[in-house]
Amino acid sequence: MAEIEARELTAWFGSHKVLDRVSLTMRAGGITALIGPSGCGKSTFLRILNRMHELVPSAQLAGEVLLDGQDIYDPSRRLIDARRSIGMVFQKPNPFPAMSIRENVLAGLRLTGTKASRSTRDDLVESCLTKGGLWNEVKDRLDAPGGGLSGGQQQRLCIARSLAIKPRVLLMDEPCSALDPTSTRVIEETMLELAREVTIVIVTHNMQQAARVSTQCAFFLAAQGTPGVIVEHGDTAAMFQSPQDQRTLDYVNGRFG
Ligand SMILES: Nc1ncnc2c1ncn2[C@@H]1O[C@H](COP(=O)(O)OP(=O)(O)OP(=O)(O)O)[C@@H](O)[C@H]1O
Repeated sequence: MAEIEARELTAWFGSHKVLDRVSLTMRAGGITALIGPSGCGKSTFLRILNRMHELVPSAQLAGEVLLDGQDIYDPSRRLIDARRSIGMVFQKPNPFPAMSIRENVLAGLRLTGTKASRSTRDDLVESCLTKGGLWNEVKDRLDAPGGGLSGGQQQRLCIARSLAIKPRVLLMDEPCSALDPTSTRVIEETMLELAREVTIVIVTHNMQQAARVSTQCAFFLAAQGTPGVIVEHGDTAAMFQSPQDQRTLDYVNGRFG
């Protein structure tokens, strides 16, 4: 479990500045929800936290991201180390459809070149699927293809896959937006369990979800024609019950966005 801290992050796509000097500390062992209207830079911010922003050819960045005090963008640090420590789950479940459930969970080991014995791999498959809240549903069909699972099960498989390389931080970009309410509830329960051992940062448009699962919230906003900034951040209960800024109050009560 690690603290992750964004310091003065400014991001561009070409000449379009989309974030302006955004700073936020995401506490170890907590669940931080990033909320705000569409287009204010939440996903960009999240992707900066594990060096995915730089995959876009026109993307530029200024500022620092500290993982337990160490800048993941420091030139002496390898990209693979950042990706290994900071996992990501996307909006649309993206298991390898033809690969078995077992192989999906183990896929990250291959990518990172980690060697493990058969029994270690079996233990890892069971523990990751258990943590992902999927073990009981799939334990008798681990060799069936990942693509044969329901959408909610696929998303939990993706969570299990990201856990297999033992990340210290898990980033989740609207992980439930493609799921039904029951699957959403199961994923939320899974997140609350996972927060005991991994720091979670989640982008969500669902205010009830932010209120249910997060320990702290950051409210992003981009006024017309200006880059995104954090208007307010703090403990979730305070953000929902007594925010300091009128815009936060209006947003969390569904009055805009
Ligand atoms: N690959 C890209 N190339 C160019 N511009 C981009 C790219 N990705 C995002 N943007 C722009 O950056 C700004 C912030 O987008 P971002 O997706 O981070 O916002 P968001 O708050 O996550 O939105 P949403 O809630 O709709 O997902 C937007 O103006 C968007 O058009």
